[in-house]
Amino acid sequence: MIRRLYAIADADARRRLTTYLVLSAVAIMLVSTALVLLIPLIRALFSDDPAQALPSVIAIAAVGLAAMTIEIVSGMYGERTGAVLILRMHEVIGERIMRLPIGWFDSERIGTISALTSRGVTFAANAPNSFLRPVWQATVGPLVVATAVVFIHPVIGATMLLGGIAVVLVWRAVRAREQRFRLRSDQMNEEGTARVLEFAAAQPAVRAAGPDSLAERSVRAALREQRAAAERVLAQSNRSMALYNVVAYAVLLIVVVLDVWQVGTGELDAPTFVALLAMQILGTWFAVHGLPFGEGLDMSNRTLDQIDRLMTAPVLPEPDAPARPVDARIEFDDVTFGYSADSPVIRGASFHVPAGTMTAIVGPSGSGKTTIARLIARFFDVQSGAVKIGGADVRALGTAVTLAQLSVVFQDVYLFEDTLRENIRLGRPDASDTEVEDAARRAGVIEIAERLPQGFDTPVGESGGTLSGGERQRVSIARALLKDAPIVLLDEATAALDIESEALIQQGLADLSGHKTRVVIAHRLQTIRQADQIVVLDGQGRIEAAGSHDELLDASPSYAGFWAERSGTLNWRIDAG
Ligand SMILES: Nc1ncnc2c1ncn2[C@@H]1O[C@H](COP(=O)(O)OP(=O)(O)OP(=O)(O)O)[C@@H](O)[C@H]1O
Repeated sequence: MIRRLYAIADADARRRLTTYLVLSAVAIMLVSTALVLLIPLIRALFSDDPAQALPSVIAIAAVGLAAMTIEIVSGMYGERTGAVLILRMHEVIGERIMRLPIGWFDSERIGTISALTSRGVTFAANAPNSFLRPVWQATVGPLVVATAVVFIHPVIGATMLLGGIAVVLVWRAVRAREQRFRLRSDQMNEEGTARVLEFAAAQPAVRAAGPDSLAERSVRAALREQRAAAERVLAQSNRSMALYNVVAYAVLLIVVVLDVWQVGTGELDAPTFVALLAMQILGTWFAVHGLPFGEGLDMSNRTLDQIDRLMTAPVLPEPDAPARPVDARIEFDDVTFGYSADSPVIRGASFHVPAGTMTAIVGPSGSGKTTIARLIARFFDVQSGAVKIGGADVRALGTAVTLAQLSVVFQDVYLFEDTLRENIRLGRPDASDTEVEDAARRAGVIEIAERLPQGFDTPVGESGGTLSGGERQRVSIARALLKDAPIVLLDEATAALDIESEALIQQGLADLSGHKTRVVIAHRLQTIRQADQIVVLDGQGRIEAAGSHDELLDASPSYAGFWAERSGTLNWRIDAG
């Protein structure tokens, strides 16, 4: 574990960790030495001249005082080292999260990161002070004592050493068994956390679904599993403790019987017997009370495993010298992609979006429209073929250059815990207040600001939840207008918007259009009709047809059917209204 902490730590944390470990080792050696000094002390006390015990008393007091002082200092140092390590781990995790492909983050993994950063990191960073130290004390103390006894009475000393080894072996075996139960329990915890996060985020839908909805049932099932796994761990832990204590005290009993026998045969004098007994009882006490802290070490190791998995999760390769796009055209060149390698969602797709034109992507639900937008934004890399922007493969452009070409207006707009102004400024962090407000005006956000108590300076954070769905999308359009990137990726809202939002969003989008290249996951007939090109997905991952509205009406029976169905529904709605 220490090696793994060193690997994560920076130079400062490494130095602190080394100092802490050295101080702890010295304190433990001193405590063990004080134990060994009991032998001359007790022998002197039982001698004809008990005053001879004075040097031993002074030595024990001096060693004990030194041990206590170093323990206090190392304890304080350990806490500070833990705090430095927590910061460092958060830094390392944060840096990695920034590099992971956006597609990596699903609710399970977010649950893991949440558990890792809230509890796991604190646990692992404090492990040297909280767990490693008692375990060292429990192993080093009895070992030093047994080694000292070898010089006084080799048979008893060797028995103590062998007994100690037996205790450690049993301890390792029960830990390994417990570990399996704990791993399962951790999985259940992560699953439970993910379900609860999902449940909290989906509250509007959950409430609309009424009591005992699928979401509620799935959270309840996950929490039930979590509790059952925790109970299994607890039961196993109790069994392990019992077994381990029985073995430790059995070893003590064997050693004491041996002591008594040796006294009987005259091999051991009474003072040495008393001294050995005291040391053996104290040594057993250290082992019985210290070794169970090994469970904390296991838990910390599991956190470090999770950090390892995060650190080794594949990141998208980034080019050393990113290519530059020559314009804002987009090409899909025989692209195949699936979220898992064996089930492609897009199969051999090829199409071309000339710079400055609009392409609408249409197709049945689940046909891969959003996936196409994600591939353009390089949330994932394709399995074969190439996605190109401005003539260059997005893998050669790298994520940063690719994203710099894009303004993305998707349906789930995230608002950060900050003011309306700063939430718009996210589009271009160096934009002036005037530029932010100009973009806000063009996207119809001024009307929102006027309604809010502190205007643009009103906090509209995620938990504030002060904005409606349509208003959030307007903020997203304002961000895109401010960014002014040459390509716009837009997922048109399917949810019904109020008339004001709808009109303002249309106006904002029209403003966004200008001479930009636009790829729209289109749901509105008006948008589809206006597109220079419509790419029709067939529901099997293939592009069924591509062309203008009029061309497709003639050439693609499924597009003609789709259009007839949609416009029929629209007419029906209008007639019904
Ligand atoms: N993150 C993901 N992990 C695994 N599978 C996914 C993921 N996102 C989408 N899929 C699957 O990929 C397929 C295409 O999904 P996609 O969201 O691209 O379709 P869509 O056409 O945009 O659907 P809709 O119109 O319903 O939004 C679906 O089968 C979906 O279940």
